Amino acid sequence: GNGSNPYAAGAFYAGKFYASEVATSVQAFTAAGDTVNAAKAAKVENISTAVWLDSVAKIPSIATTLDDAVAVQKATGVTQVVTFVVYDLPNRDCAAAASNGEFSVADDGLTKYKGYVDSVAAAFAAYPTVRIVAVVEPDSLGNLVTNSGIAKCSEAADDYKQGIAYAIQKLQFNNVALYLDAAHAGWLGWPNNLQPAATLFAQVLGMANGGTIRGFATNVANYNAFKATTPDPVTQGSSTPDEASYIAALTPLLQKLNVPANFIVDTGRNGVQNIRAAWGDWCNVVGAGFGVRPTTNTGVANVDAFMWVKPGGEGDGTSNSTAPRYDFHCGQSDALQPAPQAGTWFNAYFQMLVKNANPSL
Ligand SMILES: O=[N+]([O-])c1ccc(O[C@@H]2O[C@H](CO)[C@@H](O[C@@H]3O[C@H](CO)[C@@H](O[C@@H]4O[C@H](CO)[C@@H](O)[C@H](O)[C@H]4O)[C@H](O)[C@H]3O)[C@H](O)[C@H]2O)cc1
Ligand SMILES: [Mg+2]
Repeated sequence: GNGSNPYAAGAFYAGKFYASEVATSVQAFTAAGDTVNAAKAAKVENISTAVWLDSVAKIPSIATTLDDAVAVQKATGVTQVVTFVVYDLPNRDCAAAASNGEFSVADDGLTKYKGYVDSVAAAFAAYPTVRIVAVVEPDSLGNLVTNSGIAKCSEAADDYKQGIAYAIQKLQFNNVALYLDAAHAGWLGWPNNLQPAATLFAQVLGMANGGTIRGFATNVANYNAFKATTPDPVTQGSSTPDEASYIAALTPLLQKLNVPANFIVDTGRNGVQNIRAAWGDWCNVVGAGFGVRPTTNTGVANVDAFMWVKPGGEGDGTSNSTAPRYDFHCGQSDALQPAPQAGTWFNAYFQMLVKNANPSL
């Protein structure tokens, strides 16, 4: 349900995701004589990250993950909170190329997306004892606010809204909490974007036939500080230089529209600031570090949790300019190269995040 902080109901499920990749990374550190970072890397296995349902083929991972969560609940007596990301809209990632998905508007994508949502709902329904969180469609509504000038986004506007409303409507279970993606401070925090964003969120919620959400997820797959001690230079001129100020600015606009204004913030890659040439740089940014560990101790009443939503070892996009889905942002000087396809294991990046973790691992 969406009535309380789901992360306060139990423990952040860790899941030992990428156990073999992390083990390989630990071995690589050890082989290089770097026992300090080998020990740090090993700790990441026990830190909660979200499971990205970025294709129909990933649907079976819901049962695999929740079966393990049930086992952990039985072994520890502690309710596990498992975070998934619903991420398969037609014309996905419409303003970029790196994370384009399997469905397209032109090829009956909305119908196919609804089938994907039905499968997710059926999988969730089989696990009433586990606390489930679903982050809904990163970047999508952000793109409708700022990128209607891009054909793939304007063409997808209706399908994004209908698809998200359908997902909200179908994922209504007592043990499921939904956080709609609200991009981040550098994207929707600008004065020109803030009210249109709040209005769009309210419009989509109004299309969900009574379905409710717990609130919004911000900074997913991005690098912004929650509270910057000194504003990052790239935020120059913004009244929302960090996620806390973005959330503080967005909250009253949502409340005025009777939209739930609770938040989670992705701290999976925001441990280091002043690493970007421009705020709009999003791909495999060099110098990033794992941020604050998942916790409900956020210090802000309407921020439910900090959570590692984007798994640190998963890349943002290929740097191979001749490969499918190549996006020029991933070939920039502040993007780590060579990089694999979005969503696949990026070991060099993972090792960098380990070394730069703040607080340190
Ligand atoms: O001085 N001013 O007053 C003023 C006013 C307005 C200004 O314009 C704003 O400038 C912002 C940049 O500062 C832009 O924000 C960027 O928008 C991109 C999409 O277009 C996002 O890219 C996505 O990032 C995701 C991960 O976060 C990826 O998963 C995804 O694949 C990828 O596509 C960047 O994060 C995000 O930082 C705004 O649109 C733009 O409106 C600027 C100045
Ligand atoms: Mg992406």
